[in-house]
Amino acid sequence: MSVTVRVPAKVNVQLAVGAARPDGFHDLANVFLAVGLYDEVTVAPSPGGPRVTCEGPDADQVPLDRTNLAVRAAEALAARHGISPDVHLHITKDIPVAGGMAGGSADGAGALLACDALWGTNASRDELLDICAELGSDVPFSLVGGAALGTGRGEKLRALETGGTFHWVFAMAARGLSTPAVFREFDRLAQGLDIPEPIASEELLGALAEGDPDALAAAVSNDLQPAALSLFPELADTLAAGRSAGALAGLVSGSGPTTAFLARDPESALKVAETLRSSGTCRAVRLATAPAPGATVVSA
Ligand SMILES: C[C@@](CO)(OP(=O)(O)O)[C@H](O)COP(=O)(O)OP(=O)(O)OC[C@H]1O[C@@H](n2ccc(N)nc2=O)[C@H](O)[C@@H]1O
Ligand SMILES: Nc1ncnc2c1ncn2[C@@H]1O[C@H](COP(=O)(O)OP(=O)(O)O)[C@@H](O)[C@H]1O
Repeated sequence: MSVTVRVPAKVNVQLAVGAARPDGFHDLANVFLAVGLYDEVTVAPSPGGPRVTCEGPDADQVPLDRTNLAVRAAEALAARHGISPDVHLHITKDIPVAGGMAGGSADGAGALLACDALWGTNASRDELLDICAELGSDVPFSLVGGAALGTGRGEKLRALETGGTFHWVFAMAARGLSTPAVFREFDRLAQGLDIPEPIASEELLGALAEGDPDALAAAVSNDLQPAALSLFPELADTLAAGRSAGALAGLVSGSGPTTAFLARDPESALKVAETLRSSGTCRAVRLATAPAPGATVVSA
């Protein structure tokens, strides 16, 4: 018996960051959009588990010990239900590692849903969301997918309406960026400045609801982008290459270093992808549409 769950990556179409809190986190207005690049997590009984394996182009960068978010998810669910996490978790990874697209969070949410089905623990949606929030700020969104506004440290979600399909191109960078390091750089750059309370943009929420790519492009923003560019200045060349090919907008995804380009239609997305591929400014290029559904059981 095994269960497989498919989980999407995300792009942050708005990431407004407040001042550092006493607990080290930052309050956010984080507008998440799930995009059609997926990891899969397959779970099967395995005495003496948990045990994790991973396949995919970036598999060698994924930790296979108890720090893996899929392992932590299995352990958290088992502990709540007083059972042993005797499970083998296999990750088929297509989401770039340390890329600002919430790949680890996707695996955490996927493992949780898969183990719940395997073990018959029948956790409620609220219990699953609570465990997700314990695992990381981005993990609840990986479970729900679609589009959502995350407040607090990003874990308190409100579902957002979306109209139509958005066409995205993603440029994967040659190396990763650490999320805590990018937030630290944000704090360093913000020293002495007055940081406003993070608030979601009404124009942006309206553009999402209308499915209007031009209006969305005019409204996207990422307060972590200056910090990501400060730590990884070459990303400016990737952004320039995608914009020169007609992307409506180009921005760093979350803490980066993946860069995300919004295109008006599929033809324009292909042109942006082609230009990025030949620009020599990135490791790989992928096309994806949004919104994508959240974590979903695909076989059991
Ligand atoms: C920046 C974002 C935007 O969606 O995503 P990524 O770019 O990493 O994918 C998220 O806020 C990342 O969420 P996630 O990767 O789950 O982070 P967590 O494990 O909760 O926290 C890792 C570290 O990031 C910093 N952190 C995270 C969230 C937050 N609201 N404020 C923070 O300062 C803290 O230093 C924390 O110790
Ligand atoms: N299942 C997982 N997949 C990828 N990275 C993981 C996983 N579990 C833990 N990690 C750790 O989380 C870090 C951040 O990875 P990831 O979630 O891919 O990026 P980001 O936080 O930028 O979206 C990795 O460098 C790795 O050390």
